[in-house]
Amino acid sequence: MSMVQYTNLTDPRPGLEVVRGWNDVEQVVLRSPRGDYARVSLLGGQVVSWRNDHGEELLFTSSKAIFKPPKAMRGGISICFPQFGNCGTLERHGFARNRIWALDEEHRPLNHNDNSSKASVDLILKPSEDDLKCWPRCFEFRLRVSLSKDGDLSLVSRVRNVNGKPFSFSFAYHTYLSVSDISEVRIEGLETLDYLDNLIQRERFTEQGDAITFESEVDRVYVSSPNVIAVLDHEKKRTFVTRKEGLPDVVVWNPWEKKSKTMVDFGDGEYKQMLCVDAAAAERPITLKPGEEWTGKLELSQVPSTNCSGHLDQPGII
Ligand SMILES: O=P(O)(O)OC[C@H]1O[C@H](O)[C@H](O)[C@@H](O)[C@@H]1O
Repeated sequence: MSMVQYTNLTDPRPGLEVVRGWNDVEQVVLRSPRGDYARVSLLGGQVVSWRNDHGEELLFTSSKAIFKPPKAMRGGISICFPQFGNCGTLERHGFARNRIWALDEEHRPLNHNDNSSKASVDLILKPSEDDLKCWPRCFEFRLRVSLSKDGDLSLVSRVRNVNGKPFSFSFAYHTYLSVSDISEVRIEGLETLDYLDNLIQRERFTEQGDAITFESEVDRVYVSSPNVIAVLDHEKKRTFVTRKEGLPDVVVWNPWEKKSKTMVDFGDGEYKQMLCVDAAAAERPITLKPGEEWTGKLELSQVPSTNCSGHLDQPGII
């Protein structure tokens, strides 16, 4: 088992591979026995790479990404906490993605079925004095990132109110999937759901009965969505399956050409190669009383598509 528990980066234990990433910040490497790979930066607890056993990168990172806070790196999976988007007083998507996280010394099993054949790393974020000035809540945020022997990537977040008063927060796993061409992609599992359209002052609409396809900018919050959705990439013949727990919403975003041209950290035409599908608690904040803990989980897997329709009905997907 390549479970990782570190107290000190200068004293690395067998099984944990640490590399120096951008700005000299450590990144932890996870590998599966068959060759899948993931890398997690201590900056933001951000998953910055996830590759399958063929060496194909599954997460998008912009060629113009900026690797220096306060700008969050555009790509991978960033942790949006304690605020998702701009609906609050904090910086966009909260401060957690711009903080240096620590390796968690108090690693503890999540449950009795905890799969020890996973490679995993446990990170922790506690508020700094400056954080407490702008968001005066005492929390501990524990993040476990794991790679299963089959290459599935999972992120488990546990936020605890360690004392003081009740507090509320919103949250998202802001997930940049790498796709062949956004026009060739569709999402199954969000049909007939209500969504708030961020492009039209968060007006509420109801999705049609068809899988979602893309032909212009999309920025929507699908509220109270099912826990399993599939992203089908026709050209790459690949399907991503997203499973979530404790996170009611799914945010779907692609800036399309016009908006992406206004983004300094986005390469020309790269909007075609990305699709953000975020498991989120975006609409209704999560409230924790003193001593309470919340858990929010994301599991991502990818499978070759043999037949690009009705994936959610296939055995093994749900
Ligand atoms: O630029 P970022 O902070 O990574 O956010 C990028 C996007 O994230 C979410 O998906 C939001 O719904 C979008 O409105 C936002 O533009």
